[in-house]
Amino acid sequence: MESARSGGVTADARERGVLVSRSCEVPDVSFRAFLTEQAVPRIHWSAPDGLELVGGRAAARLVAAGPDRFDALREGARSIFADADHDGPAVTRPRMLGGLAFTDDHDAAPPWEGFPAAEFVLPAVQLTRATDTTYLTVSRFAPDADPAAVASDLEAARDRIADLPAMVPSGDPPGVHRTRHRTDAAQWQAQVGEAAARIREGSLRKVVLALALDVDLDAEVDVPSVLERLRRTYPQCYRFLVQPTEAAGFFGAPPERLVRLDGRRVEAEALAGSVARGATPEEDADLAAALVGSEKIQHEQGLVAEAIRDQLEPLGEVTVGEQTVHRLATIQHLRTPITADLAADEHVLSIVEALHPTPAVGGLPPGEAARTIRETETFERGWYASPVGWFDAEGDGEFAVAIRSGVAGGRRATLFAGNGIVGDSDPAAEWEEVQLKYRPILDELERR
Ligand SMILES: C=C(O[C@H]1C=CC=C(C(=O)O)[C@@H]1O)C(=O)O
Repeated sequence: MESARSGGVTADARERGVLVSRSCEVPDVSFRAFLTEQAVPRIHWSAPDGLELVGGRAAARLVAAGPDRFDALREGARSIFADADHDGPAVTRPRMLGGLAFTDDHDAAPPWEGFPAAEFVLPAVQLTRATDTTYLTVSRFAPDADPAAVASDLEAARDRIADLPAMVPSGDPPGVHRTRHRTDAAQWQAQVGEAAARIREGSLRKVVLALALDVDLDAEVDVPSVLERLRRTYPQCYRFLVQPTEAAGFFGAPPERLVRLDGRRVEAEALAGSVARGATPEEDADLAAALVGSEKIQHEQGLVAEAIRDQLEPLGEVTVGEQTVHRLATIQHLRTPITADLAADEHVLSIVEALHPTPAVGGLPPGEAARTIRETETFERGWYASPVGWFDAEGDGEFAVAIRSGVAGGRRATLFAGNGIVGDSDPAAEWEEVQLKYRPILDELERR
């Protein structure tokens, strides 16, 4: 088909829709106050490097399900970004934000109503904060998207946010009325025992078994405030919110990067193996030394690093960096950085597809681990432990692994936590360890 150009936009793109996006610098404003004013879908992404994005409403939305969900997303992204017209600093370039469910046959059963098997949104209105500067962006994707109209929408949006406060207090936690384990301690420990036995038999090498905790709250939860408090306690972590409907939002403070792609440079990591923080510096150091010195935990970590390296190796030159102890407020992990220089251009979604789920949240071999998880866990993982993040028109992007997370709305929340199980896992010790992974979110819901 001949693509006649009119105003920099091809005729066929005009029939489909064309993306027009305008950005300007604005005085700093409370991202929480902004987010609260937005209609759904609402989205929040913060990375430890300081990039922070919040957006409301969808100028464009990509939804996909089934085994071809990554193909559908890449194809949809191509058509949204074709002939995109953006005016503003590079950091405000159009990005699709969202993520995927853990499995492609995701069932949107409670508490996951409204969450598709994959969803990415290009916010109609967005704030971006990077290197202490705040920007406002307005985007429209429509066959008749008109740059002049978008520029005037940007002016109107700028006037509206001028009335918002620069800061709002992060508020009090809602308070926890009651918690209920979906799987009780005895039942989960039996599951761990069976998985460990299966591993010793040889068909399985590692599996991550998860738990869900239902929480009744004393008051309605304000998720953006929870995220704000998490920023203070877990500054080294990502923070995200994906809220497709008013009913509930999926949010968390994951310490784990799945992947960052910038041009042909891939940054990934193996994060696995956990121990508590100590009450004193000495105890803390002893616990870290026990983590590093544990053969079982090194094996668990090694499997994750090996799997990530094996997935990246066909794509380029891989470097496995030095292992460190990653210390967070309530837990410490083993962490190995893994980088790759790609031989050819790739879309970050293709790298996500290759890596997810890593054995830090799935297991090895992947098919056998998936079968074990399906046969063992009695709740829907939904988007827990799945890739959440963003990608742009170039196919660059960054994704975290959505752990230390929960889905919440009104006076209810469901939190998730999982542990890597290997052949010599002790079920009682695994139970104690997995409880630590609820702490980041639970602490911010509980009244002190
Ligand atoms: C699956 C989770 O953590 C993973 C990441 C770090 C350490 C892990 C572990 O020690 O088992 C898990 O692999 C979770 O937090 O729900």
